[in-house]
Amino acid sequence: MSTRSDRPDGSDGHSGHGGHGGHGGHGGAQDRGRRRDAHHDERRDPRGRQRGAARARGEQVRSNVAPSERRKGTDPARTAAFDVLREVEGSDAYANLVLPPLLRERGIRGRDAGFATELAYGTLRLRGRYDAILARCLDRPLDRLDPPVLDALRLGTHQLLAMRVPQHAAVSETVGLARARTGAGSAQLVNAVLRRVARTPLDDWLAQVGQDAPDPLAALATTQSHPVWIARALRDALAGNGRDPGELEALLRADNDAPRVTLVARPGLADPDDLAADDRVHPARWAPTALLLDTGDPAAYGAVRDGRAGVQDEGSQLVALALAAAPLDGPDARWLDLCAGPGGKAALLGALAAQRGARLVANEVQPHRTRLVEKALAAVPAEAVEAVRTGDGRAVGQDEPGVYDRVLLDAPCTGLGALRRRPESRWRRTPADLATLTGLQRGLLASALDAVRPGGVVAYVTCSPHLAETQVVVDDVVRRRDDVERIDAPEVVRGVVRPEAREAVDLGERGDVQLWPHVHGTDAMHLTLLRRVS
Ligand SMILES: C[S@@+](CC[C@H](N)C(=O)[O-])C[C@H]1O[C@@H](n2cnc3c(N)ncnc32)[C@H](O)[C@@H]1O
Repeated sequence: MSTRSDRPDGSDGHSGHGGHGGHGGHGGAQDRGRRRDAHHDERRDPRGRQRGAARARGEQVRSNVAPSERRKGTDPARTAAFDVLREVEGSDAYANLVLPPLLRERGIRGRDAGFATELAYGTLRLRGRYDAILARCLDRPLDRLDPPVLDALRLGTHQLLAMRVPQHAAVSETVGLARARTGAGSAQLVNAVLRRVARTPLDDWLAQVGQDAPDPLAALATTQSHPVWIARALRDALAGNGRDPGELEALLRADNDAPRVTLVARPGLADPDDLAADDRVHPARWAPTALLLDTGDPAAYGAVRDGRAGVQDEGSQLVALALAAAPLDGPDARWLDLCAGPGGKAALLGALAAQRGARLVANEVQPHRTRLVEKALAAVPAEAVEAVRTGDGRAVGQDEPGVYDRVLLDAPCTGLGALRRRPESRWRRTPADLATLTGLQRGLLASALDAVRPGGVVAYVTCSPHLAETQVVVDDVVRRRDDVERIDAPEVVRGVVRPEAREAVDLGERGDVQLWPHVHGTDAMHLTLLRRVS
Protein backbone atom coordinates (compact mmCIF):
# COMPACT_ATOMS: atom_id res chain seq x y z
CA MET A 1 0.00 0.00 0.00
CA SER A 2 1.20 3.49 -0.66
CA THR A 3 0.34 4.53 2.83
CA ARG A 4 3.69 4.68 4.52
CA SER A 5 4.99 7.96 5.82
CA ASP A 6 7.44 9.76 3.63
CA ARG A 7 6.65 13.10 5.13
CA PRO A 8 9.44 14.84 6.98
CA ASP A 9 6.87 16.61 9.09
CA GLY A 10 4.56 13.64 9.46
CA SER A 11 1.86 16.01 8.40
CA ASP A 12 -0.95 15.99 5.94
CA GLY A 13 -0.69 19.69 5.67
CA HIS A 14 -2.96 20.80 8.49
CA SER A 15 -5.97 20.77 6.34
CA GLY A 16 -7.48 17.39 6.73
CA HIS A 17 -6.67 16.16 3.25
CA GLY A 18 -7.30 12.51 3.05
CA GLY A 19 -8.76 12.58 6.51
CA HIS A 20 -12.28 11.91 7.57
CA GLY A 21 -14.53 13.17 10.20
CA GLY A 22 -14.70 9.73 11.65
CA HIS A 23 -18.27 9.10 12.65
CA GLY A 24 -20.26 8.02 9.69
CA GLY A 25 -18.24 10.13 7.32
CA HIS A 26 -17.78 7.46 4.74
CA GLY A 27 -20.87 7.42 2.65
CA GLY A 28 -19.36 8.21 -0.75
CA ALA A 29 -20.95 9.70 -3.84
CA GLN A 30 -22.03 6.23 -4.83
CA ASP A 31 -23.49 5.59 -1.41
CA ARG A 32 -25.52 8.73 -1.49
CA GLY A 33 -27.31 7.38 -4.50
CA ARG A 34 -28.10 4.30 -2.43
CA ARG A 35 -29.03 6.10 0.71
CA ARG A 36 -32.40 4.39 1.08
CA ASP A 37 -30.99 0.93 0.56
CA ALA A 38 -28.15 1.63 2.91
CA HIS A 39 -30.58 2.68 5.56
CA HIS A 40 -32.58 -0.47 5.24
CA ASP A 41 -29.89 -3.01 4.51
CA GLU A 42 -26.89 -1.92 6.48
CA ARG A 43 -28.23 -1.57 9.99
CA ARG A 44 -26.38 -3.42 12.66
CA ASP A 45 -28.10 -5.88 14.94
CA PRO A 46 -27.85 -5.88 18.73
CA ARG A 47 -24.54 -7.70 18.47
CA GLY A 48 -23.21 -4.76 16.48
CA ARG A 49 -23.31 -6.99 13.39
CA GLN A 50 -24.89 -6.24 10.10
CA ARG A 51 -28.47 -7.27 9.45
CA GLY A 52 -31.23 -6.40 7.08
CA ALA A 53 -33.03 -7.50 4.04
CA ALA A 54 -30.00 -7.93 1.84
CA ARG A 55 -28.23 -10.03 4.43
CA ALA A 56 -31.38 -12.09 4.89
CA ARG A 57 -31.47 -12.59 1.14
CA GLY A 58 -27.92 -13.85 1.37
CA GLU A 59 -26.56 -11.09 -0.86
CA GLN A 60 -22.93 -10.17 -0.50
CA VAL A 61 -23.47 -6.65 0.78
CA ARG A 62 -21.16 -7.15 3.74
CA SER A 63 -17.95 -7.51 1.90
CA ASN A 64 -16.56 -8.15 -1.51
CA VAL A 65 -13.47 -9.84 -0.12
CA ALA A 66 -12.77 -13.03 -2.05
CA PRO A 67 -14.28 -16.04 -0.26
CA SER A 68 -10.84 -17.58 0.17
CA GLU A 69 -9.75 -14.49 2.10
CA ARG A 70 -12.86 -14.29 4.23
CA ARG A 71 -12.73 -15.87 7.61
CA LYS A 72 -15.81 -17.56 8.79
CA GLY A 73 -17.60 -15.79 11.59
CA THR A 74 -15.70 -12.52 11.58
CA ASP A 75 -17.48 -9.25 11.10
CA PRO A 76 -16.14 -7.22 8.14
CA ALA A 77 -16.24 -3.88 9.96
CA ARG A 78 -14.33 -5.20 12.98
CA THR A 79 -11.92 -7.06 10.75
CA ALA A 80 -11.28 -3.88 8.77
CA ALA A 81 -10.59 -1.95 11.98
CA PHE A 82 -8.24 -4.71 13.14
CA ASP A 83 -6.38 -4.68 9.82
CA VAL A 84 -5.96 -0.91 10.03
CA LEU A 85 -4.47 -1.25 13.51
CA ARG A 86 -2.07 -3.90 12.25
CA GLU A 87 -0.98 -1.71 9.32
CA VAL A 88 -0.47 1.27 11.61
CA GLU A 89 1.50 -0.77 14.13
CA GLY A 90 3.37 -3.06 11.78
CA SER A 91 4.00 -0.87 8.73
CA ASP A 92 4.09 2.62 10.18
CA ALA A 93 1.08 3.48 8.05
CA TYR A 94 -1.28 6.41 8.55
CA ALA A 95 -4.74 5.23 9.58
CA ASN A 96 -6.52 7.91 7.58
CA LEU A 97 -4.70 6.79 4.46
CA VAL A 98 -5.17 3.05 5.07
CA LEU A 99 -8.81 2.93 6.08
CA PRO A 100 -10.70 4.59 3.20
CA PRO A 101 -9.21 2.42 0.41
CA LEU A 102 -9.57 -0.67 2.57
CA LEU A 103 -13.27 0.06 3.08
CA ARG A 104 -13.68 0.67 -0.63
CA GLU A 105 -11.84 -2.53 -1.60
CA ARG A 106 -14.00 -4.61 0.73
CA GLY A 107 -17.25 -2.92 -0.20
CA ILE A 108 -17.87 -1.81 3.38
CA ARG A 109 -20.21 1.16 3.26
CA GLY A 110 -22.70 3.26 5.15
CA ARG A 111 -23.15 2.45 8.81
CA ASP A 112 -20.64 -0.38 8.66
CA ALA A 113 -18.04 2.04 7.37
CA GLY A 114 -18.93 4.45 10.17
CA PHE A 115 -18.63 1.64 12.71
CA ALA A 116 -15.23 0.53 11.35
CA THR A 117 -13.99 4.12 11.31
CA GLU A 118 -15.03 4.87 14.86
CA LEU A 119 -13.59 1.56 16.01
CA ALA A 120 -10.22 2.03 14.29
CA TYR A 121 -9.69 5.74 14.94
CA GLY A 122 -11.17 5.68 18.44
CA THR A 123 -9.02 2.71 19.45
CA LEU A 124 -5.91 4.41 18.12
CA ARG A 125 -6.62 7.70 19.90
CA LEU A 126 -7.44 6.03 23.21
CA ARG A 127 -4.70 3.42 23.05
CA GLY A 128 -2.81 4.86 26.03
CA ARG A 129 -5.91 4.76 28.23
CA TYR A 130 -6.74 1.23 27.16
CA ASP A 131 -3.22 -0.04 27.66
CA ALA A 132 -3.28 1.24 31.25
CA ILE A 133 -6.58 -0.57 31.83
CA LEU A 134 -5.42 -3.76 30.13
CA ALA A 135 -2.22 -3.75 32.19
CA ARG A 136 -4.42 -4.09 35.27
CA CYS A 137 -6.19 -7.10 33.77
CA LEU A 138 -3.15 -9.10 32.74
CA ASP A 139 -0.60 -11.02 34.74
CA ARG A 140 2.23 -10.12 32.35
CA PRO A 141 3.52 -6.86 30.86
CA LEU A 142 1.74 -5.76 27.70
CA ASP A 143 4.95 -5.91 25.69
CA ARG A 144 5.06 -9.67 26.29
CA LEU A 145 1.83 -10.09 24.29
CA ASP A 146 1.87 -10.75 20.57
CA PRO A 147 1.14 -7.35 18.97
CA PRO A 148 -1.95 -8.66 17.08
CA VAL A 149 -3.38 -10.01 20.34
CA LEU A 150 -2.83 -6.67 22.02
CA ASP A 151 -4.57 -4.92 19.11
CA ALA A 152 -7.55 -7.27 19.44
CA LEU A 153 -7.71 -6.46 23.17
CA ARG A 154 -7.61 -2.74 22.46
CA LEU A 155 -10.41 -3.07 19.90
CA GLY A 156 -12.55 -5.05 22.31
CA THR A 157 -11.89 -2.56 25.11
CA HIS A 158 -12.94 0.36 22.91
CA GLN A 159 -16.21 -1.40 22.09
CA LEU A 160 -16.81 -2.12 25.76
CA LEU A 161 -15.93 1.27 27.19
CA ALA A 162 -16.58 3.80 24.45
CA MET A 163 -19.10 2.44 21.95
CA ARG A 164 -22.69 1.51 22.40
CA VAL A 165 -22.03 -2.15 21.65
CA PRO A 166 -23.62 -4.62 24.06
CA GLN A 167 -21.06 -6.35 26.26
CA HIS A 168 -21.68 -9.86 25.05
CA ALA A 169 -21.35 -8.75 21.44
CA ALA A 170 -18.19 -6.77 22.06
CA VAL A 171 -16.59 -9.75 23.75
CA SER A 172 -17.79 -12.56 21.51
CA GLU A 173 -17.20 -10.74 18.24
CA THR A 174 -13.70 -9.73 19.30
CA VAL A 175 -12.94 -13.23 20.50
CA GLY A 176 -14.11 -14.52 17.11
CA LEU A 177 -11.84 -12.06 15.39
CA ALA A 178 -8.92 -13.05 17.62
CA ARG A 179 -9.57 -16.75 16.94
CA ALA A 180 -9.55 -16.13 13.19
CA ARG A 181 -6.49 -13.94 13.22
CA THR A 182 -4.34 -15.05 16.13
CA GLY A 183 -5.41 -18.62 16.96
CA ALA A 184 -7.55 -20.43 19.51
CA GLY A 185 -5.10 -20.08 22.42
CA SER A 186 -4.92 -16.33 22.28
CA ALA A 187 -8.68 -16.14 21.70
CA GLN A 188 -9.10 -17.67 25.17
CA LEU A 189 -6.86 -15.02 26.65
CA VAL A 190 -8.79 -12.28 24.82
CA ASN A 191 -12.02 -13.72 26.16
CA ALA A 192 -10.79 -13.78 29.76
CA VAL A 193 -9.26 -10.30 29.65
CA LEU A 194 -12.22 -8.63 27.97
CA ARG A 195 -14.56 -10.16 30.55
CA ARG A 196 -12.45 -8.54 33.25
CA VAL A 197 -12.52 -5.20 31.40
CA ALA A 198 -16.30 -5.44 31.07
CA ARG A 199 -16.84 -5.91 34.79
CA THR A 200 -15.83 -2.34 35.67
CA PRO A 201 -17.41 0.86 34.32
CA LEU A 202 -15.19 3.36 32.51
CA ASP A 203 -15.21 5.98 35.28
CA ASP A 204 -14.02 3.42 37.82
CA TRP A 205 -11.28 2.28 35.48
CA LEU A 206 -10.17 5.88 35.00
CA ALA A 207 -10.05 6.42 38.74
CA GLN A 208 -7.94 3.29 39.15
CA VAL A 209 -5.43 3.99 36.40
CA GLY A 210 -5.23 7.61 37.54
CA GLN A 211 -4.24 6.38 40.99
CA ASP A 212 -1.47 4.27 39.46
CA ALA A 213 0.15 7.39 37.95
CA PRO A 214 3.05 9.05 39.77
CA ASP A 215 1.63 12.61 39.64
CA PRO A 216 -1.47 14.53 38.54
CA LEU A 217 -0.08 15.38 35.10
CA ALA A 218 0.76 11.74 34.40
CA ALA A 219 -2.70 10.76 35.67
CA LEU A 220 -4.36 13.18 33.27
CA ALA A 221 -2.10 12.07 30.42
CA THR A 222 -3.00 8.41 31.02
CA THR A 223 -6.71 8.86 31.54
CA GLN A 224 -6.96 11.19 28.52
CA SER A 225 -4.64 8.99 26.49
CA HIS A 226 -1.70 11.22 25.65
CA PRO A 227 2.03 10.60 26.13
CA VAL A 228 3.13 12.49 29.24
CA TRP A 229 5.64 14.61 27.33
CA ILE A 230 2.88 15.84 25.01
CA ALA A 231 0.51 16.58 27.90
CA ARG A 232 3.32 18.56 29.56
CA ALA A 233 4.12 20.46 26.35
CA LEU A 234 0.44 21.32 25.87
CA ARG A 235 0.10 22.49 29.46
CA ASP A 236 3.18 24.69 28.99
CA ALA A 237 1.75 26.02 25.73
CA LEU A 238 -1.51 26.97 27.42
CA ALA A 239 0.41 28.84 30.12
CA GLY A 240 2.80 30.40 27.60
CA ASN A 241 -0.17 31.80 25.72
CA GLY A 242 -1.67 33.35 28.83
CA ARG A 243 -4.31 30.65 29.31
CA ASP A 244 -5.16 28.71 32.44
CA PRO A 245 -3.14 25.45 32.52
CA GLY A 246 -6.28 24.01 34.11
CA GLU A 247 -7.72 23.94 30.59
CA LEU A 248 -5.44 21.02 29.85
CA GLU A 249 -8.10 18.39 30.50
CA ALA A 250 -10.52 20.10 28.11
CA LEU A 251 -7.79 20.31 25.49
CA LEU A 252 -6.84 16.63 25.83
CA ARG A 253 -10.50 15.66 25.66
CA ALA A 254 -10.89 17.70 22.48
CA ASP A 255 -7.96 15.79 20.96
CA ASN A 256 -9.91 12.60 21.59
CA ASP A 257 -12.96 13.75 19.64
CA ALA A 258 -13.16 13.19 15.91
CA PRO A 259 -13.13 16.60 14.21
CA ARG A 260 -16.08 17.58 12.08
CA VAL A 261 -15.40 17.78 8.38
CA THR A 262 -14.86 21.41 7.41
CA LEU A 263 -15.04 22.64 3.85
CA VAL A 264 -13.47 25.75 2.37
CA ALA A 265 -15.29 27.66 -0.34
CA ARG A 266 -12.38 29.22 -2.20
CA PRO A 267 -13.21 32.89 -2.74
CA GLY A 268 -14.26 33.76 -6.25
CA LEU A 269 -14.40 30.06 -7.17
CA ALA A 270 -17.19 28.70 -4.98
CA ASP A 271 -20.02 30.54 -3.24
CA PRO A 272 -20.44 29.48 0.41
CA ASP A 273 -24.17 30.16 0.15
CA ASP A 274 -24.48 27.73 -2.75
CA LEU A 275 -22.77 25.01 -0.73
CA ALA A 276 -24.88 25.82 2.33
CA ALA A 277 -28.03 25.35 0.24
CA ASP A 278 -27.55 21.64 0.97
CA ASP A 279 -29.12 20.95 4.35
CA ARG A 280 -26.11 18.93 5.49
CA VAL A 281 -23.80 21.93 5.06
CA HIS A 282 -23.73 24.84 7.52
CA PRO A 283 -21.66 27.99 7.85
CA ALA A 284 -18.85 27.46 10.35
CA ARG A 285 -18.17 29.71 13.29
CA TRP A 286 -15.35 32.05 12.35
CA ALA A 287 -14.11 32.05 8.76
CA PRO A 288 -16.54 33.32 6.11
CA THR A 289 -15.07 30.73 3.74
CA ALA A 290 -15.65 27.77 6.12
CA LEU A 291 -18.58 25.35 6.15
CA LEU A 292 -19.29 22.35 8.35
CA LEU A 293 -20.43 19.12 6.79
CA ASP A 294 -22.83 17.06 8.93
CA THR A 295 -22.43 13.79 7.15
CA GLY A 296 -21.45 12.29 3.84
CA ASP A 297 -18.48 12.38 1.57
CA PRO A 298 -17.08 15.83 0.66
CA ALA A 299 -16.31 14.49 -2.81
CA ALA A 300 -20.04 14.24 -3.41
CA TYR A 301 -20.00 18.01 -4.00
CA GLY A 302 -19.06 19.10 -7.49
CA ALA A 303 -17.26 22.17 -6.16
CA VAL A 304 -15.00 19.92 -4.06
CA ARG A 305 -14.38 17.50 -6.92
CA ASP A 306 -13.21 20.25 -9.24
CA GLY A 307 -11.15 22.14 -6.66
CA ARG A 308 -13.29 25.26 -6.26
CA ALA A 309 -13.88 24.09 -2.72
CA GLY A 310 -11.93 21.67 -0.54
CA VAL A 311 -11.60 20.06 2.85
CA GLN A 312 -9.69 22.36 5.19
CA ASP A 313 -9.63 22.98 8.91
CA GLU A 314 -11.10 26.35 9.83
CA GLY A 315 -7.90 27.37 11.63
CA SER A 316 -5.93 26.78 8.43
CA GLN A 317 -8.38 28.99 6.60
CA LEU A 318 -8.10 31.76 9.18
CA VAL A 319 -4.31 31.94 9.04
CA ALA A 320 -4.26 32.05 5.23
CA LEU A 321 -6.98 34.72 5.18
CA ALA A 322 -4.98 36.67 7.79
CA LEU A 323 -1.81 36.65 5.69
CA ALA A 324 -3.77 38.01 2.73
CA ALA A 325 -5.39 40.70 4.92
CA ALA A 326 -2.29 41.87 6.82
CA PRO A 327 -1.68 45.59 6.19
CA LEU A 328 0.94 46.31 3.55
CA ASP A 329 2.32 49.47 1.95
CA GLY A 330 3.32 49.49 -1.70
CA PRO A 331 2.96 46.75 -4.29
CA ASP A 332 1.00 43.63 -3.49
CA ALA A 333 1.65 41.53 -6.55
CA ARG A 334 3.83 38.52 -5.74
CA TRP A 335 2.98 36.03 -3.04
CA LEU A 336 5.04 33.02 -1.97
CA ASP A 337 3.97 29.84 -0.19
CA LEU A 338 7.36 28.52 0.93
CA CYS A 339 6.26 25.05 2.17
CA ALA A 340 3.15 24.48 0.15
CA GLY A 341 2.52 20.71 0.06
CA PRO A 342 -0.10 19.34 -0.20
CA GLY A 343 -1.55 22.71 -1.15
CA GLY A 344 -4.59 23.48 1.00
CA LYS A 345 -3.44 26.95 1.94
CA ALA A 346 -1.86 27.54 -1.46
CA ALA A 347 -5.27 26.96 -3.05
CA LEU A 348 -6.92 29.46 -0.72
CA LEU A 349 -4.13 31.99 -1.28
CA GLY A 350 -4.25 31.38 -5.04
CA ALA A 351 -7.99 32.09 -5.10
CA LEU A 352 -7.45 35.30 -3.11
CA ALA A 353 -4.51 36.29 -5.33
CA ALA A 354 -6.69 35.87 -8.40
CA GLN A 355 -9.26 38.25 -6.92
CA ARG A 356 -6.55 40.80 -6.13
CA GLY A 357 -4.56 40.62 -9.35
CA ALA A 358 -1.58 39.05 -7.52
CA ARG A 359 0.44 35.96 -8.50
CA LEU A 360 1.41 33.04 -6.30
CA VAL A 361 4.61 31.00 -6.28
CA ALA A 362 4.12 27.69 -4.46
CA ASN A 363 7.30 25.95 -3.33
CA GLU A 364 7.64 22.49 -1.82
CA VAL A 365 10.67 20.33 -1.14
CA GLN A 366 9.16 16.93 -1.93
CA PRO A 367 8.40 16.33 -5.60
CA HIS A 368 5.35 14.15 -5.00
CA ARG A 369 3.92 16.80 -2.71
CA THR A 370 4.60 19.44 -5.36
CA ARG A 371 2.32 17.40 -7.60
CA LEU A 372 -0.36 17.51 -4.90
CA VAL A 373 -0.02 21.29 -4.85
CA GLU A 374 -0.53 21.40 -8.61
CA LYS A 375 -3.70 19.36 -8.18
CA ALA A 376 -4.91 21.55 -5.32
CA LEU A 377 -4.45 24.63 -7.51
CA ALA A 378 -6.34 23.14 -10.45
CA ALA A 379 -9.30 25.50 -10.17
CA VAL A 380 -7.27 28.64 -9.49
CA PRO A 381 -7.08 30.84 -12.60
CA ALA A 382 -3.76 30.25 -14.36
CA GLU A 383 -2.84 33.92 -14.38
CA ALA A 384 -2.78 33.87 -10.54
CA VAL A 385 -0.23 31.02 -10.39
CA GLU A 386 3.26 32.13 -11.33
CA ALA A 387 4.92 28.81 -10.52
CA VAL A 388 4.56 25.57 -8.61
CA ARG A 389 8.04 24.25 -8.01
CA THR A 390 10.17 21.84 -6.04
CA GLY A 391 13.02 23.17 -3.92
CA ASP A 392 14.42 23.64 -0.44
CA GLY A 393 12.69 26.63 1.07
CA ARG A 394 15.84 27.49 3.01
CA ALA A 395 17.53 28.50 -0.23
CA VAL A 396 14.79 30.82 -1.50
CA GLY A 397 15.77 33.83 0.62
CA GLN A 398 19.28 33.74 -0.81
CA ASP A 399 18.24 32.92 -4.36
CA GLU A 400 15.44 35.49 -4.56
CA PRO A 401 16.11 38.14 -1.92
CA GLY A 402 13.45 40.75 -1.27
CA VAL A 403 11.18 39.93 -4.21
CA TYR A 404 7.91 38.85 -2.56
CA ASP A 405 5.20 41.02 -1.04
CA ARG A 406 3.59 38.32 1.10
CA VAL A 407 5.15 35.05 2.24
CA LEU A 408 3.46 32.14 3.97
CA LEU A 409 5.74 29.89 5.95
CA ASP A 410 3.49 27.02 7.03
CA ALA A 411 6.36 25.21 8.65
CA PRO A 412 6.93 21.47 8.95
CA CYS A 413 6.19 20.76 12.60
CA THR A 414 5.28 18.06 15.12
CA GLY A 415 1.58 18.47 14.36
CA LEU A 416 0.74 18.46 18.07
CA GLY A 417 -2.10 20.85 17.28
CA ALA A 418 -3.84 18.37 15.00
CA LEU A 419 -3.77 15.20 17.10
CA ARG A 420 -7.53 14.72 16.77
CA ARG A 421 -7.09 14.52 13.00
CA ARG A 422 -4.30 11.92 12.98
CA PRO A 423 -5.32 9.22 15.40
CA GLU A 424 -1.95 7.50 15.74
CA SER A 425 0.39 10.47 15.55
CA ARG A 426 0.61 11.11 19.29
CA TRP A 427 2.19 7.67 19.74
CA ARG A 428 4.70 8.19 16.93
CA ARG A 429 6.11 11.56 17.80
CA THR A 430 9.03 11.78 20.21
CA PRO A 431 10.66 14.75 21.93
CA ALA A 432 13.69 14.05 19.72
CA ASP A 433 11.65 15.19 16.67
CA LEU A 434 11.63 18.68 18.11
CA ALA A 435 15.36 19.28 17.75
CA THR A 436 15.34 18.50 14.02
CA LEU A 437 12.15 20.38 13.32
CA THR A 438 12.98 23.53 15.25
CA GLY A 439 16.33 23.79 13.42
CA LEU A 440 14.49 23.50 10.11
CA GLN A 441 11.87 26.02 11.22
CA ARG A 442 14.55 28.59 12.10
CA GLY A 443 16.25 28.15 8.72
CA LEU A 444 12.96 28.46 6.86
CA LEU A 445 11.86 31.55 8.80
CA ALA A 446 15.17 33.29 8.14
CA SER A 447 14.77 32.46 4.45
CA ALA A 448 11.15 33.70 4.37
CA LEU A 449 12.23 37.01 5.91
CA ASP A 450 15.02 37.35 3.33
CA ALA A 451 12.63 36.56 0.49
CA VAL A 452 10.09 39.22 1.43
CA ARG A 453 10.72 42.83 0.35
CA PRO A 454 11.07 45.60 2.92
CA GLY A 455 7.50 46.53 3.79
CA GLY A 456 6.28 43.02 2.93
CA VAL A 457 4.68 40.54 5.32
CA VAL A 458 5.59 37.03 6.48
CA ALA A 459 3.12 34.70 8.21
CA TYR A 460 4.82 32.10 10.38
CA VAL A 461 2.35 29.25 10.88
CA THR A 462 2.50 25.87 12.61
CA CYS A 463 -0.16 23.29 13.42
CA SER A 464 1.56 22.88 16.74
CA PRO A 465 1.21 25.04 19.82
CA HIS A 466 4.51 23.72 21.23
CA LEU A 467 6.38 26.77 22.54
CA ALA A 468 9.67 25.50 21.11
CA GLU A 469 8.16 25.48 17.60
CA THR A 470 6.27 28.73 17.90
CA GLN A 471 7.30 31.56 20.22
CA VAL A 472 10.86 30.34 20.75
CA VAL A 473 11.58 29.97 17.01
CA VAL A 474 10.13 33.38 16.23
CA ASP A 475 11.91 35.10 19.14
CA ASP A 476 15.25 33.52 18.20
CA VAL A 477 15.08 34.49 14.55
CA VAL A 478 13.71 37.98 15.13
CA ARG A 479 16.27 38.71 17.87
CA ARG A 480 19.11 38.17 15.43
CA ARG A 481 17.79 40.73 12.95
CA ASP A 482 17.13 44.44 12.96
CA ASP A 483 14.85 44.46 9.92
CA VAL A 484 11.73 42.82 11.34
CA GLU A 485 8.74 44.12 13.27
CA ARG A 486 5.71 42.30 14.59
CA ILE A 487 2.21 42.91 13.31
CA ASP A 488 -0.77 42.67 15.67
CA ALA A 489 -1.99 39.25 14.51
CA PRO A 490 -5.13 39.14 16.74
CA GLU A 491 -6.32 42.39 15.16
CA VAL A 492 -5.75 41.04 11.65
CA VAL A 493 -7.47 37.72 12.45
CA ARG A 494 -10.39 39.54 14.06
CA GLY A 495 -10.71 41.50 10.82
CA VAL A 496 -11.13 38.32 8.75
CA VAL A 497 -13.64 36.49 10.95
CA ARG A 498 -17.35 36.83 10.27
CA PRO A 499 -18.50 40.24 11.53
CA GLU A 500 -21.04 38.66 13.89
CA ALA A 501 -18.30 36.52 15.51
CA ARG A 502 -15.69 39.25 16.03
CA GLU A 503 -16.71 40.03 19.60
CA ALA A 504 -16.77 36.38 20.59
CA VAL A 505 -13.43 35.26 19.18
CA ASP A 506 -10.93 34.87 22.03
CA LEU A 507 -7.48 35.63 20.64
CA GLY A 508 -5.59 36.32 23.87
CA GLU A 509 -3.43 39.23 24.89
CA ARG A 510 -0.26 38.45 22.97
CA GLY A 511 0.61 39.86 19.56
CA ASP A 512 0.52 36.43 17.96
CA VAL A 513 -2.44 34.07 17.69
CA GLN A 514 -2.79 30.59 19.11
CA LEU A 515 -5.99 28.76 18.23
CA TRP A 516 -7.18 25.75 20.27
CA PRO A 517 -9.49 22.80 19.59
CA HIS A 518 -11.22 23.17 22.98
CA VAL A 519 -11.71 26.92 22.61
CA HIS A 520 -12.14 27.60 18.90
CA GLY A 521 -13.03 24.14 17.59
CA THR A 522 -10.09 24.39 15.17
CA ASP A 523 -6.74 22.67 15.08
CA ALA A 524 -4.26 24.35 17.43
CA MET A 525 -2.75 26.58 14.75
CA HIS A 526 -0.16 29.18 15.64
CA LEU A 527 0.20 32.42 13.66
CA THR A 528 2.84 35.12 13.98
CA LEU A 529 2.73 38.00 11.49
CA LEU A 530 6.01 39.80 10.80
CA ARG A 531 6.82 42.81 8.62
CA ARG A 532 10.22 43.31 7.06
CA VAL A 533 11.40 46.88 7.52
CA SER A 534 14.24 48.56 5.67
C1 LIG B 1 2.78 21.79 7.29
S1 LIG B 1 3.10 21.25 5.73
C2 LIG B 1 2.43 22.54 4.73
C3 LIG B 1 0.95 22.41 4.53
C4 LIG B 1 0.41 23.28 3.43
N1 LIG B 1 0.70 24.66 3.66
C5 LIG B 1 -1.07 23.09 3.25
O1 LIG B 1 -1.85 23.90 3.79
O2 LIG B 1 -1.49 22.17 2.55
C6 LIG B 1 4.79 21.54 5.58
C7 LIG B 1 5.36 21.19 4.23
O3 LIG B 1 6.72 21.62 4.24
C8 LIG B 1 7.45 20.75 3.43
N2 LIG B 1 8.88 20.97 3.73
C9 LIG B 1 9.64 20.37 4.66
N3 LIG B 1 10.89 20.85 4.60
C10 LIG B 1 10.91 21.79 3.62
C11 LIG B 1 11.92 22.62 3.07
N4 LIG B 1 13.16 22.58 3.54
N5 LIG B 1 11.59 23.44 2.06
C12 LIG B 1 10.32 23.47 1.56
N6 LIG B 1 9.34 22.69 2.04
C13 LIG B 1 9.62 21.87 3.06
C14 LIG B 1 6.90 19.40 3.80
O4 LIG B 1 7.21 18.45 2.79
C15 LIG B 1 5.41 19.71 3.91
O5 LIG B 1 4.79 19.47 2.68
